[in-house]
Amino acid sequence: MAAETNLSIAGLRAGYGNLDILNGVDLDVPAGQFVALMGPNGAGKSTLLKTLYGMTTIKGGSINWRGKDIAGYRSRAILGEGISFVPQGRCNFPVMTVDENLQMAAYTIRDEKVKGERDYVYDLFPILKKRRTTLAGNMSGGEQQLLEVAMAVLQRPKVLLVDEPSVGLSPAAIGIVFDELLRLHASGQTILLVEQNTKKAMEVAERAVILRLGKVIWDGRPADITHDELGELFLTGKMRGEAEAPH
Ligand SMILES: Nc1ncnc2c1ncn2[C@@H]1O[C@H](COP(=O)(O)OP(=O)(O)OP(=O)(O)O)[C@@H](O)[C@H]1O
Repeated sequence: MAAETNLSIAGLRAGYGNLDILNGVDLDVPAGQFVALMGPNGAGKSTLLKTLYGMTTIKGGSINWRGKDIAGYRSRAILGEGISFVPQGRCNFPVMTVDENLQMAAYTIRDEKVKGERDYVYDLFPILKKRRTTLAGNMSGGEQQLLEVAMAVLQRPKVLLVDEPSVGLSPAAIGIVFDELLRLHASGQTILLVEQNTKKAMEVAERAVILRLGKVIWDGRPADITHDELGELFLTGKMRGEAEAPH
């Protein structure tokens, strides 16, 4: 594990308008780590990613990012700080080619550098290189998900936030997407992944953080928790034999 902690979330409370969803999230993410955020439906996993990306109402706490508190920054500024977000669901331009989608994703990059950045992304995702002239909307779900990750990676983020990349994909496509995420992580990319497919998430991530009712209730190595214990935590918020919820 890298020693440097560059993302430090403390007492984070956030939600949508008057609705509170995150109820005091504490989480430190060292550079280079691959973290899976898991938990039951409605626990606030996606809300945490959206909050890190400036899309919710922050009610309290802090998001310390490389020495400054970015809580309350707008998404565009957060992107500029080196945090990219791959939202859930299809988010490409379906009637544009892969090449054109990457061009669109490079809107923050100076023209003369765009080609180099596209080549960098094609080196990371050879599957997309083969498809560069294909319309995004004509690719398989898995290929489109890779394109969306690639569009975020094009910004060379220091942290990549990925929300539910497996939704709607076949098992084969899920395998491809997660293999690519693993390769990205091997290249040094810090990743925060929200994933309902707990089996897959536990396979790829080096750390599992479990949320329930807007709080972190378990944080550790995937190898240190069984699937049965995970299910019990999701349902009750406590481990077997525990008298009270740990939060
Ligand atoms: N834009 C929104 N406006 C109001 N409430 C919202 C909004 N988005 C999400 N919510 C609510 O916030 C709560 C947490 O949702 P969130 O998507 O963060 O949960 P999650 O842990 O990611 O769950 P899931 O695995 O089902 O996606 C839910 O009750 C949801 O209905």
